[in-house]
Parts: sequence; C-alpha cells; structure tokens
Amino acid sequence: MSAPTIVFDLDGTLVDSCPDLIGTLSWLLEREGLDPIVYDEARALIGHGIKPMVEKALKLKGRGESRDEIEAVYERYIAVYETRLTQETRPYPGLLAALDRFAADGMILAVCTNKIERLARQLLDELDMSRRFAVIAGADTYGVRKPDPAHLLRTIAAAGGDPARAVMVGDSETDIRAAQGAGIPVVAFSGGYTAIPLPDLDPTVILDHYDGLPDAVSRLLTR
Ligand SMILES: O=C(O)COP(=O)(O)O
Ligand SMILES: [Mg+2]
Repeated sequence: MSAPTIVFDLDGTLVDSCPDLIGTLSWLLEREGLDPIVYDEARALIGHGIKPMVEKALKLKGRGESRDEIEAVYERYIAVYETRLTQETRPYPGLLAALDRFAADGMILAVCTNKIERLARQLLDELDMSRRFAVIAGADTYGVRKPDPAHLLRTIAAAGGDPARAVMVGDSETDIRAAQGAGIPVVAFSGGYTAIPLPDLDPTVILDHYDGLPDAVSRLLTR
C-alpha cells in the first residue's frame, strides 16, 4: 500500500501571496492609466491563474476587449511579478510545522496549482520549500487545470500516490471542485481567497488554522 498523499494548492493555501499578487496588479493598473482596484475585490480574482486574474481586472475597468491586449498586459504583469514573488509572500502560520509532521510520518506531499509551473517552483525555491514536495504541478504541466479533476489525479500519479489514500488542501472553488470530481476528501483553509463562501462549496472540512491540519488529515484518511 502506498503512503498517503497530501496535495496542496499554492496561493492562499501554502502561502499568503495576496500582497505580491495584488501589489503587482495595482502597479499594472496604474501603468495602464486605469483606476485602482479595491483590495477585497482583487482578492476574489485569485484562484484561476494569473491570466484570468489580469483579464477580469481589465474587464472590471472597461478594458481587455481583444486577446492581443490581454496577452500584452499579462506579459507586462509577469515581467514585474517574477521579480517580487516573495517580497511579502510567506507561508501561513503553523504550515511548516504541519509539513514537518507529515514528512516524519512518511507521507507524500505534492503541489497542484493554477500558477504556471515555472513561477510556482521559483516562488517555493525562494522560500526554501520546494524540497518538501515530490511533485509541483502547475496549470501548464499537464495541459489541464483545476477545477478539472485530472489536474489533481495526474499530480497524485506523478508523486507515486494512490487517489484512494489522498487528501486535497485548498482555499477556493477550483480546489474543492477538483477534489470532489476526483472523489478525494478536501480540507478548505479559511485563511485564503475565495469568491464563494466556503460552506456553499461543501468541502469535507473547513479549517481556520494549520495547527489543526495533522488531526484533520488523519481523520480523513481513516474514515
Ligand atoms: O494564481 C492563481 O490565481 C491561482 O493559484 P492557486 O491555484 O495556487 O490558488
Ligand atoms: Mg488558491
């Protein structure tokens, strides 16, 4: 029997990346000559990937009619964001201790994010966290992205895990829907960024602090 696999979302789950994601977005809107975006409004745009976030932000400001424009603005976003991935971004309180505990228990850890893989790796490298994960799968790794359950299932397979002994940990709709589609229990972390209230998404468990994650995971694995 393979070891249990815990798959983590990245933004809003492993790391509080909102300050750098939204900081870059605010810089971008100003550069484009557009009005600033309200912080809480911007938070709800995170979760589907950076390009959808940039596109939605442009549309909120009455721009982004053509694909070419969206692509050009997205490129400008990435050029700045990759220089400040971890200016303010940090792992959530209690997370590293929970990851230590899982590693000591021999569990397989993996990341399944809608960030592109290159940026996800660079971000985790800068925080010295990459070495903790057997696999880091981004939106471009397999050509499928959350909420498609195939993104999650392929991540588990690449990590050498078994979907029947796996748990997903995420913060938003894409994570919860991917896990539900894959038939995998999902812990929803309430410290992240969700456009839809978590209870409406019906995750298996809602967790407010990572101190409680090891117990929550062991309950889910033994049910
Ligand atoms: O960058 C995003 O919008 C999404 O990233 P996540 O899947 O790690 O939450
Ligand atoms: Mg997220």
